[in-house]
Amino acid sequence: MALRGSLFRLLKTQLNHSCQQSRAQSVAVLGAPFSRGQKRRGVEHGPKVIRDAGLIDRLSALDYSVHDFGDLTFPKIDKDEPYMGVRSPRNVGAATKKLSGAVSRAIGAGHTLVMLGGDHSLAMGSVEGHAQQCPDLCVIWVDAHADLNTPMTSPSGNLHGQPVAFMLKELQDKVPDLPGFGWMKPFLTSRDIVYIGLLSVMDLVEVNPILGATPEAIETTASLAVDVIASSLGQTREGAHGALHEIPAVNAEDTEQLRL
Ligand SMILES: NC(=[NH2+])NCCC[C@H](N)C(=O)O
Repeated sequence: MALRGSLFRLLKTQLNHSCQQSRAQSVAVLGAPFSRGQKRRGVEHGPKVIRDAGLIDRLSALDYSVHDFGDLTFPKIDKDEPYMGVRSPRNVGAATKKLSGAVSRAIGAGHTLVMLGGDHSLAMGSVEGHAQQCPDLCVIWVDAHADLNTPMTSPSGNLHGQPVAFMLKELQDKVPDLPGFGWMKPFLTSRDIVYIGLLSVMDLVEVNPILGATPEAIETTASLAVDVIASSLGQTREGAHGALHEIPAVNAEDTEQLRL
């Protein structure tokens, strides 16, 4: 028993050591053209449009050795009735199982992996496959949704709103056995995940005009606050990568007009 415990600890330490080694030189790209975790078709075209937009060249230009593993194929399972209100459980279960294996192999081979979806139900496969190789994995979930619904709480029955619930050990008792999901056991604790982007409230505090040395300094700070709020709510702008000679010449006092 003690020997088994030590062996397990040694294996875990070695796996984590290989997870922490620098993978930065080798990036694997894997497409997952799958959309049955929700109702709207279209996200299955994501991998193609992202590659067509130049992803591989851009990564290669950053001096990575890029290995494009192409797209996984997900044969449609025709007989896939909803189960407890959950749509397409067998298709999602089979797709995420396949993705998990592919991710685990790529990570095991030493690559950093970029998975192109596809809908967010795929995270069950990608995170699980990663965790197979890196048992102490932590997850940063950047999303407007927590995707933490269980089949019982889901308002939509869509599995793209539920992947985190299937990952968390704490929710094991709340997630029923779905057809197609026999392969997956929870592997993450809630301490191992942080969310960025759920943010229905934003505090912008301690802008103090009394501290501004000049009216311009006050204006600059206030307008920065407006920029931060607007950017958080979706404002984008092109920045200064257009032709610099198109920018009118300005004198020093006008520099502020050039805040790009
Ligand atoms: N990854 C996403 N787009 N998630 C949306 C989830 C929406 C909603 N909370 C649901 O459970 O259906």
